[in-house]
This record gives sequence, C-alpha cells and structure tokens, in this order.
Amino acid sequence: VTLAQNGPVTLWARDPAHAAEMQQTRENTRRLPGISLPDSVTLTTGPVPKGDTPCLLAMPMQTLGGFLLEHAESLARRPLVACCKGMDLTTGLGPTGLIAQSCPTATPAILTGPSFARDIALGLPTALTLACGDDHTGQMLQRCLTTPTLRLYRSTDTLGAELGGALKNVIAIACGAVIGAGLGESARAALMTRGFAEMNRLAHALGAHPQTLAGLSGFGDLALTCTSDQSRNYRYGLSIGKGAGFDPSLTVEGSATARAVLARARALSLDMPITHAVTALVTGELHVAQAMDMLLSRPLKEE
Ligand SMILES: NC(=O)C1=CN([C@@H]2O[C@H](COP(=O)(O)OP(=O)(O)OC[C@H]3O[C@@H](n4cnc5c(N)ncnc54)[C@H](O)[C@@H]3O)[C@@H](O)[C@H]2O)C=CC1
Ligand SMILES: O=C(CO)COP(=O)(O)O
Repeated sequence: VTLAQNGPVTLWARDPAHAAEMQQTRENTRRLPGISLPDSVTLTTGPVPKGDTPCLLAMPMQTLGGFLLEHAESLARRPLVACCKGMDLTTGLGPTGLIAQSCPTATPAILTGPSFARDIALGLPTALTLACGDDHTGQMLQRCLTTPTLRLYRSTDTLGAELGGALKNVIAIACGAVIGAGLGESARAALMTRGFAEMNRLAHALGAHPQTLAGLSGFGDLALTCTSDQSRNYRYGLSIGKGAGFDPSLTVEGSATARAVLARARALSLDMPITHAVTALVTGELHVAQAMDMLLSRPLKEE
C-alpha cells in the first residue's frame, strides 16, 4: 500500500480465490481489513512473474524455504527483499541465509525494524532498516522502497539485521508472559534488558556487527514488540501468562524461532536462558512461575 505511492506494484498471492476476492473488493479482508488497495496495485496469482525487478517476500518465516524452492526460476538473478522475521527450524538460517542457499544468483536483502503493517498502510511515520550485502543494490533498494512516510536506513549487515528481527520476537513472548501473569513492569524491563544482552551474545558469536543490534532492526524492534499489544508475539505471551487460549491462525514467529535459536545456541555452547525459558513455555514443558524460578535461581554474575 505504501509502495504504491511510488509507482505500480504487483501483489502476488498463492490462493487464486483470495486474489480474486481482493481484486474485486480492493481490500485484504483476511489480513488487513479496512485498508483499501490503491489502484496502482495489480493482483496476480499462479507462477511468480519473471523479470529483474525487486521482489518483496512477505510470508511467515517457516514457509519461506518452500516458497523459494518452488519459485526458484522466477526468483533468479533479481533482488529478493525478505520481510519476514525469524530463524528457519530446518536449517537454522535466517531469511537472507535461506535466499542465498536456495537462490544463489539472486541478491538477498532484508527489510526489517519496528513497524506494524497497519501503521505503514495507514501512512503513519515509520523508520526501518534495509540491509543488503551488495551496497550498490542496497542504495537502489533504499531509493525505490522509501516513501513519504516510510524512511529507510541502509546497512550491509544482513546477518545482524535479520538476527535482531528474529530474536526480539522471542523476548516479546517472554515479556507478554510476565505481564499476563501479573509479575509486573519491573520484571518486563529486566527481561527486555537481559534479553537484549542475549540477542547481542548470539549475534556476536555468529559474526554480526555489534552496532546493527543497537539500531532499528534490533533495539528499535525490541522496544516496540515488547511493549505493544498490537504485537502478536507479545499477545501470545500474554495469553500464556493468563493461561488463556490463543487464535492458532495468527502468525507468531517467536514460537518456532525460539526452538531454532536454542538449537543454534547449544551448538555454539552459548548461554541463552530467556530463549530457553520461552522454548519451555511454548512447548508446555514449564509454567510461567516455574520459568521465572529457573531464571531467578541461576548463579549470580557480573552484568
Ligand atoms: N504484520 C506485521 O505488522 C509485520 C509482519 N512482519 C513479518 O512478516 C512476515 C509475515 O507476517 P504477516 O504478513 O504479518 O503474516 P500474516 O499471517 O498476516 O500473513 C501471512 C501471509 O503469508 C501467506 N502465506 C502463508 N504461507 C505461505 C506460503 N507457503 N507461500 C506463500 N505465502 C504464504 C499467507 O497467505 C498470508 O497472506 C512475518 O515474518 C512477520 O514477522 C514484519 C513486520 C511487521
Ligand atoms: O514485527 C513486528 C513489529 O515490528 C510485528 O510484530 P508481531 O509479529 O509480533 O505482530
């Protein structure tokens, strides 16, 4: 919706019936009700159109690998901008890592940072990170994808940018759980801060630039997602804390990502206690009180 201000946009959808419905109503009533699709958005379905124009890949993380393999021919030799946040359970890779593996002739990039889809579509001011290892392509993407209300900052650190977006969702589930369980805002601040330390520990071990985590894609998105009940990850955590049900059709990236991150951390002998606690919460191994006991009873250490 926001990119349509810059020129024509083709919106590809995998479900022909849904594409036809969006074409007719000019609205995505399932995912973004109340927002009109501008006239410059054209709906398409079937094979992804070939070409050399950038493609934005906006789908849940655990479906990205299958999508890349299925459409590899159409996606070759063009910039592919991942919009998803997470770590693939099968490979332990983030979105740009998966793109590099599955579409080796494409140029991987990632668009990430603090932003709710509805805020962007409503034209509310938003700032994001656009990371691309090839800075020439990154500059082109920054120009093409910036709109009057969406301001993009450029980076070449795709690994750091994608780790920030993946890891903040895990911490947001933890924050939702403590608020839902009535454990207080001081506990949430502690989780956000120690969660950020955990994010930095993994990012450093994997070779990300330390400054990237301090930017929009790391600290910025952590601040938004851990404090807003617009966030599905935070709301999922709230439901765990309250012992309430949660709509399973909603995309909650932090749940699978917590498990994928824990597996990578273990392989690197890294201590990630909050990720461990969130994994135990989402798999039902521990209740919130037990997870909190586990965190509080750890040996005392330097900050
Ligand atoms: N909604 C938001 O505010 C934001 C979402 N994101 C990220 O964007 C990614 C997608 O999230 P949302 O769009 O919110 O989820 P959503 O659940 O609203 O929509 C997911 C879309 O992906 C499609 N999809 C599902 N499986 C697919 C497959 N196998 N192949 C192709 N398409 C498939 C669905 O039909 C649906 O249109 C997530 O990684 C999320 O973290 C990032 C920033 C903001
Ligand atoms: O990534 C987001 C905000 O930057 C969206 O958060 P949720 O996926 O938790 O809704």
